Amino acid sequence: MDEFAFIQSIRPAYLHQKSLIQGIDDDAAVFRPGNRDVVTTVDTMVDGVHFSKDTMEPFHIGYRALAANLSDLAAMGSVPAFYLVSLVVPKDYSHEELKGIYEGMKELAEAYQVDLIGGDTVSGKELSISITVMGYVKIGEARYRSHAQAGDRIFVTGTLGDSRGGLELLLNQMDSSSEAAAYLIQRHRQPSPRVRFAASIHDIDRLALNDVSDGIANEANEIAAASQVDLHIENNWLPCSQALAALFPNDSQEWMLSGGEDFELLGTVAEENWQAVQAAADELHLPIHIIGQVEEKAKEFGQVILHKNSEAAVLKKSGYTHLKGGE
Ligand SMILES: Nc1ncnc2c1ncn2[C@@H]1O[C@H](COP(=O)(O)OP(=O)(O)O)[C@@H](O)[C@H]1O
Ligand SMILES: Cc1ncc(C[n+]2csc(CCOP(=O)(O)OP(=O)(O)O)c2C)c(N)n1
Ligand SMILES: [Mg+2]
Ligand SMILES: [Mg+2]
Ligand SMILES: [Mg+2]
Repeated sequence: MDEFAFIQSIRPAYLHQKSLIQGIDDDAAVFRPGNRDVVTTVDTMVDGVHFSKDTMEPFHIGYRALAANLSDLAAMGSVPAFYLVSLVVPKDYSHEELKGIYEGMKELAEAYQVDLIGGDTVSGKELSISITVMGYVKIGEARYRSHAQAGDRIFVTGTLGDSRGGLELLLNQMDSSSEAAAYLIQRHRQPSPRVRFAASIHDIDRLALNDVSDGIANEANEIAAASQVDLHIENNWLPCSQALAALFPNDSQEWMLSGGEDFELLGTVAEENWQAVQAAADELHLPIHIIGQVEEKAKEFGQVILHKNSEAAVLKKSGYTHLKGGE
């Protein structure tokens, strides 16, 4: 199957979004947003960096790639509408495998009613998938990292560190027959972007949100820097799943802070609005926990302070970083 036959094979049979005017088949897609702000972002996954033959089937690669992008839209308070997929495909990659990637994306696309409206296909050395997503948010209502204020409660959805636990099980080919192991692997391969939760709290005036891709040690620092406040986090309040605590008791602490790829939402909200946030999460049966409090910055820049058994220490960025060292 050549490039053109392949593109025909992945054309969606039907579309969800009424604002779409032209999707796949011309030089570019066209959509008419109406009276809304458009939010857009792109994230890439590369063989050997974000996945390997040991960690993911093609289905999971597609699913996880779209999940990571939808998670960024959720972190902006945006409801997703469209995605474009750019693929670098190695020569030995079969059509069956490519189909698997698109099936993974389709499962999530159906769940969130997002339409595939374009992309690009080239051959190359390593499998690489870049997805661009676009979503809508009411004018002026996007959720910025810079919106945290002193006095806010800090919260996080779901549990932290599970994805790192799943990765460890897969990379070391550890016994994955237990329910706990299967859970962690599922969390790694098929993370749940918190799109519905973010949408359901749209009427709260002000929230800062950031999604957890690199680990909250990174994401909390991004909020602290952007908002110029200190984030005080209580170590013992960090949410750990039973599965992670049972299988990796010695590593769970570090992985909750810097394991990354959990795609949960880290947020801050005024104290008087916390109950509404909690109620929205409860409605969706989504666990949510307060993990600390925002305070005025103690220095000339915002930082994260981790409190542990009555001791406090500055929590530096410690999650995943792609370009290390050097100038
Ligand atoms: N190569 C690049 N060119 C332009 N902008 C970039 C590039 N890489 C990252 N960015 C931008 O830098 C910001 C931080 O990116 P990133 O840390 O990847 O965010 P996230 O963790 O939410 O995916 C985003 O606004 C992103 O769009
Ligand atoms: C085979 C393999 N090795 C290591 C990892 C761990 N890992 C790779 S990228 C990453 C961080 C998240 O990816 P990034 O590209 O930084 O996402 P973004 O912050 O842009 O959303 C982590 C924890 C993995 N997922 N798979
Ligand atoms: Mg990114
Ligand atoms: Mg993000
Ligand atoms: Mg990153």
